[in-house]
Amino acid sequence: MHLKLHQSHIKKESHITVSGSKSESNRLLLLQALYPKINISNLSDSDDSHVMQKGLSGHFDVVDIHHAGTAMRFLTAYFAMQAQKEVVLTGSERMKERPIKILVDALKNLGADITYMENDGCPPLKILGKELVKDKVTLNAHVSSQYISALLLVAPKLKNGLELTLKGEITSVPYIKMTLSLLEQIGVDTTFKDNIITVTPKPSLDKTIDSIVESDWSSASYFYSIVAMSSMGTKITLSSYKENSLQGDSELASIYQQFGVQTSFKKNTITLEKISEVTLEKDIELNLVNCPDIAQTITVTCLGLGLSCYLSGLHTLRIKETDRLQALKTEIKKLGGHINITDNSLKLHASNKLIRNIEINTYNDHRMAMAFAPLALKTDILIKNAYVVTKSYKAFWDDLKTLGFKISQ
Ligand SMILES: O=C(O)C1=C[C@@H](OP(=O)(O)O)[C@@H](O)[C@H](O)C1
Ligand SMILES: C=C(OP(=O)(O)O)C(=O)O
Repeated sequence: MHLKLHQSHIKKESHITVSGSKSESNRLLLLQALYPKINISNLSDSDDSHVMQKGLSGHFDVVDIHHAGTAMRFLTAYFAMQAQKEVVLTGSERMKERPIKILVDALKNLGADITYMENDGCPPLKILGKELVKDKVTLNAHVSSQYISALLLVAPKLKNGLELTLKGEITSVPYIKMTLSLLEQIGVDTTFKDNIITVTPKPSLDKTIDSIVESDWSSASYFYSIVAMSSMGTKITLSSYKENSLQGDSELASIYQQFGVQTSFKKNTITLEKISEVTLEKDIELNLVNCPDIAQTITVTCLGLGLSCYLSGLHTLRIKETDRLQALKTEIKKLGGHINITDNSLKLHASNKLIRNIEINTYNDHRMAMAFAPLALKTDILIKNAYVVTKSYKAFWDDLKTLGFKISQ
């Protein structure tokens, strides 16, 4: 369904409760399947977490994880070590193009039995679960951190634990650290020094562990963009967040200062407030290798504010839900923006006029829909297949209506 967003002003003050982080949720769901004494609260209600739960339920021989990258990668490692269980792991047409060879090779080196059912290097996979007894493996760390997290999550259940050696520049490091922190929280010993990660075995938990998922910072990014494009004094309070987050996207709090947005942490909330107009002497320059999921949000914020930006560290965007660099370029050009892309960066040139009533294609990518929505503060815009947002943020359009956005079909 397409949604028409009519140019809107939002309320001066609003409060939104955002669902749990899908990254934390999908890690904890896998850990809970391995260690049933884990209780999880504030679990993400995203499609990606639902397919993860369904996959882990053990009720299906063919598991379809649709568009969920984390579910695909994490479940590959999980099923590879479930002795005597055979599972076919598949996904959407796009998932069948998203590479998984680095992870499959690493698991095979540990002794796993995995075969490609269509194209080499991509899902669907046929996985015949086995006990994995080897404990050392080397893999390329530049393509996706999800391969590394997948191995780390199952590592404490391997007989001898695991030692991972990472080759090349490590991408999306905060996601690896999040995985290690969650392992530490349940009492697993880990080390991460230079390019070597170790995980010691932990056959079971002695006591029940209650884990509370922090709300999703990537989802919060759209509110940062909205406040940045709103009038002075506009405030949005979001719950439940904390200052010492495991999520790399919490970098938003410092990044958006340059767009005049101040973040205050109070109890379990953050309040975003527009406190100054943006007066920049030079272009915004950011390396987003640690937080790739907020690249689209930041680019559209700059477009809406008529600012130039140069964003680097974006090589992983090419293999996400869509080729996000290409998608950004196509849609921004339709709006009248000037943008150049390379394989790992983008340059947006400042322009002051947005073309009205443009139809934004979303390419089955939730973040294309959500990143462009804040432009409704500047112009009328139509978001095609708007319900792609449910991949990570079910209530997105309702929450925008709560803020005061005028939305119709
Ligand atoms: O581990 C995770 O939860 C994620 C890791 C990142 O992927 P890459 O490591 O492939 O960049 C990120 O883009 C994705 O949304 C979630
Ligand atoms: C890239 C993303 O997800 P995944 O890789 O898990 O599909 C995302 O949510 O932006």
